[in-house]
Amino acid sequence: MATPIGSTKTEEIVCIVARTKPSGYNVFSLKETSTEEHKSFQLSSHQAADLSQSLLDEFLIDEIPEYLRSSPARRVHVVVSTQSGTGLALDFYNAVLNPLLQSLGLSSAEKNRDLLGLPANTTDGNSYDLTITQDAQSIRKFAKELNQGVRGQEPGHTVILLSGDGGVVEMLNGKERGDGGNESRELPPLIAILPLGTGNALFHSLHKPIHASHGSSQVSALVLGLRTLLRGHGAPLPSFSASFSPGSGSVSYSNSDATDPAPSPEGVEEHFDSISHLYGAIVASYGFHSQLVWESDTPEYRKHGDKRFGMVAAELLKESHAYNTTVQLTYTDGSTPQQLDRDQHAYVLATMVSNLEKAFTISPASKPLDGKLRLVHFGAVSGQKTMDIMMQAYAGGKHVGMQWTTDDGKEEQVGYDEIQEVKVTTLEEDARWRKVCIDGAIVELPRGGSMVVKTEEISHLQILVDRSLKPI
Ligand SMILES: Nc1ncnc2c1ncn2[C@@H]1O[C@H](COP(=O)(O)OP(=O)(O)OP(=O)(O)O)[C@@H](O)[C@H]1O
Repeated sequence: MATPIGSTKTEEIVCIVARTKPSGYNVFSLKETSTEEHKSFQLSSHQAADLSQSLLDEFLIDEIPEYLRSSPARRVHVVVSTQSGTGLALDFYNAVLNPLLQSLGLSSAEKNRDLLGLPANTTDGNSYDLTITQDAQSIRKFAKELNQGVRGQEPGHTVILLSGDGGVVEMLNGKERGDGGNESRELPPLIAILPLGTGNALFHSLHKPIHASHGSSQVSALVLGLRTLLRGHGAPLPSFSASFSPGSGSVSYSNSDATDPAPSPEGVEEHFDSISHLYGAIVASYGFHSQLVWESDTPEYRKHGDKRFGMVAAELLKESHAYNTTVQLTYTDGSTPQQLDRDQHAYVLATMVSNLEKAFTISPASKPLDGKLRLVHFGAVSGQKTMDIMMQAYAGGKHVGMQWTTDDGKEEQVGYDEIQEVKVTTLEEDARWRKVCIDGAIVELPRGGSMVVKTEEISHLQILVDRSLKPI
């Protein structure tokens, strides 16, 4: 819908700022243009003498919110994850976020330092620290540094994260368990997500009710992210812990030639680092989902953005591997753990969010911030059946409760349970089929090894959400 401000559409408006001389308003909007090859961003500012009360109610920012102002009690950071999604985070920072913040009087401390001779860790209320990732460790290192303040005297931190879900999980795991870290903080770091990853599950799930309230008008995820950044409020981010049996290791890849942007498979090195636990806020899975995340996360597939999942899924569905595993659930009433009545599984996925992608509703009952862990599971089925179930998840979460009769006459269904804890024990011989996924990170379990996932009582991060969302 066009507004009284030139050709600016309401769905493109990011914010409105009042002006005094001459009196009126500046309306900031974002236009995104995509071609097969390229996506570009254009931030515009239009002046308007007068605007309707409804536009002002929705978009006016009277003052820079407290969480974006640096002070002795708070430091503001921007983290640009250059490899997230299809690698657009730095373009977005340069074309949109940096000029927008600058128009609001906020600029990077690096720039202030250059211009004004200020130290990088200035507490000037108008500046933020800028981190541009250089490698796969950059965000973890950044998160660790945030946690190194003097106990009881740390300032609060606001982190504007230009990344996908991986950036959030790296922030969540930026401290060692029991090292004091966030647990000693009255308020853990506040994260504002600008969704520049592939799935952006956490962002889409937190913004689902906001999308729904816009009806048919198409507000892009990045416009929504900027609106939340400027007019949101902080809430505790519910999370879970995943503990792995001894012998488990996180699996990651690096490019042996850092200057080669598209290395051949021979140019990619696999790393296996022992791991005992991870925190997550989105998903812990074993079976088809973890396999898909793992096998699609190569530099070659990454070039295809979210299409990479479909490409790898087609291959995996042809194999339709049946995972030899036992799954034990503890329900929220605390009753004794129960083992699922099958020893071969296709899909075991515990989640705290509704959507793994904007259009993929894995857990329709999950509400933003509800803190509930839900398990979606089904036994070994054909590739075609797995495909049918996944398509129903793309149809708004209709896979839940799907039932069918197997060739040997057994009644089967997609299980969906609210749980307190789940223990998955793999009985697979081949390491290929022993990969679990925690919010996109891959962990290989040893033969006979297990993963235990349970909800966390304390919150490790705060998350910026739309004003209309309240912690449940
Ligand atoms: N310069 C870099 N070199 C290597 N790795 C990087 C670099 N910059 C960021 N990374 C890593 O790339 C990963 C990107 O993951 P992220 O989740 O943000 O994107 P995604 O996987 O495309 O999206 P999603 O998880 O939402 O599907 C992160 O683990 C991050 O630490």
